[in-house]
Amino acid sequence: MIPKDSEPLQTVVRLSDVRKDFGDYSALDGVGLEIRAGESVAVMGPSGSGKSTLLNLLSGLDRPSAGSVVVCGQDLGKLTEKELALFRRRRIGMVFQFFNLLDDLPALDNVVLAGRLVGLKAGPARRRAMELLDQLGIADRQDVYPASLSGGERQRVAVARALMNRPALLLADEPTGALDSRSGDSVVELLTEVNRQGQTLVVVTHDRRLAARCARRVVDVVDGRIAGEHIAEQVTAHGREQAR
Ligand SMILES: Nc1ncnc2c1ncn2[C@@H]1O[C@H](COP(=O)(O)OP(=O)(O)OP(=O)(O)O)[C@@H](O)[C@H]1O
Repeated sequence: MIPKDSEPLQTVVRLSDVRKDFGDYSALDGVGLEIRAGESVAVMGPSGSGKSTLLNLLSGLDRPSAGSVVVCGQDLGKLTEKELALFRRRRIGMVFQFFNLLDDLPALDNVVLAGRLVGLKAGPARRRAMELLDQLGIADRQDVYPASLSGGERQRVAVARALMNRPALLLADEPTGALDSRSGDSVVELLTEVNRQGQTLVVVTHDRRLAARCARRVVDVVDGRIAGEHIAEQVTAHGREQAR
């Protein structure tokens, strides 16, 4: 549950003076960011500004060249590769533009696998996965292979997989980028609902409307720096409304 306004919110992410170099080029420089439990944050910015680099640091897929990335109190720079991989599986849920499901496993097993990889036994993993597919409205698609699912259904399976281990942080990289507008809308609703239930959410997107619909806070990344941030304007299917 999201703590009430009067309760202190736990910090889930703290980035301090982060730099990320690729050779001589700094993709990020001097980045500081704090995200608290239950927040919804959209990371926006022009192509090449450093959004994916930032997401890769948050997920522990990559390490900073300087500065610190602390997620759930854990300084990711201090973990070994093995520890980092385990941390990622346990604490981070990731949703990608192109779903990244395993084609030779049916929907349910794609979700179950995420639990098995952190040591859950087959029975509990299956029960948890079924519960999620049910909550996400695709229980009847459990035996279907990804190739026979619609784009929207695939993304729902991917969200179920990302939520399997009750992650502290759900990261989504252009989650509607490969979907038609109707499926995209249903995925946005899903992410909004998951966040409403207390899940901390960070979405990287080019799409201002998507940002406005599923995030309360918008962080603008320009030339490898955080250029500013603002409260999202609420946008509905009918247009632009006032700030939330
Ligand atoms: N592995 C890498 N090796 C070298 N340069 C890289 C690498 N990853 C990213 N870069 C560079 O760092 C900069 C930021 O890239 P990044 O992918 O983070 O941008 P982005 O904002 O996510 O862009 P887009 O919106 O197009 O996905 C770019 O100039 C990119 O070419």
